[in-house]
Amino acid sequence: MSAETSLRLAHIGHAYFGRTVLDHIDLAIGASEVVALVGPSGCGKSTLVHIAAGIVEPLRGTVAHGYRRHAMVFQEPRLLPWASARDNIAYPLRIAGRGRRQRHALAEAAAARVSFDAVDLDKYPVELSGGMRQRVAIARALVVDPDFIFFDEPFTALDVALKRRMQDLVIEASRASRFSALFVTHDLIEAARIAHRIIVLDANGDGIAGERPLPGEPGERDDRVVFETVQRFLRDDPLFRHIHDVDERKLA
Ligand SMILES: Nc1ncnc2c1ncn2[C@@H]1O[C@H](COP(=O)(O)OP(=O)(O)OP(=O)(O)O)[C@@H](O)[C@H]1O
Repeated sequence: MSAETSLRLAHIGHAYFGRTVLDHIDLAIGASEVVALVGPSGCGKSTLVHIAAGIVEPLRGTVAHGYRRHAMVFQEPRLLPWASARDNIAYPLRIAGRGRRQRHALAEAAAARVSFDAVDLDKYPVELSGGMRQRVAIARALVVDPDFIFFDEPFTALDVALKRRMQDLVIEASRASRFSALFVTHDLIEAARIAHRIIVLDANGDGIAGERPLPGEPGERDDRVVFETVQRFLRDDPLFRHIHDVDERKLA
């Protein structure tokens, strides 16, 4: 794998209880590239992220990565309820055996990067709002200095204004740290703000239906460009025709 490739999925296929949910997936993500993954509900986006991150063993195909260290951010922040925000952020460092003083210093620096107020670091998850909890989750991802981050619909549960602020945090962090990312979202505006490229999964699990590059760099596109790009996708581009089709029977 070339030094420029951060993640490569080749011929990935997967099934649950004999039912195929993904097949023929080939995808390469470059160094410092942010790829948004979209597709109708239930088409296998989370499964693909879990396979790419090594959490689920695929039935077919191979996963190769050139990154050193990855982190994950999920839709639910998945914080330890008995630990303070500081200890939640520092948790991966504790697992890695880092000393207390260093853990705390790095956790405080990571909290500052996501504008999490230092006065709230001693609070427990139950005392934090949904947005603050998700900031803690992002800080916990950043604290290990990852060069790849998997995001699985991290902002779906947040209101519109908060979502936008969180997207800005991710854009800023990715520009500063130059990590690569695979970012699952239902929201094309979010994809068009955050990513370099949008990948659309086939609605019936048969590979990648297509992909589209996005103009310029994330963080440099103004709202008009983002809005017009998404409008064009939805109005004129057959690739995006099915992404909001949901057949709940298939999800059971
Ligand atoms: N652990 C599991 N066991 C059995 N079936 C599963 C499991 N995880 C997912 N599925 C099924 O596999 C299909 C794909 O699920 P997955 O969560 O990967 O899709 P998704 O595109 O991320 O969905 P959504 O957009 O609704 O989050 C769905 O039909 C789901 O019910």
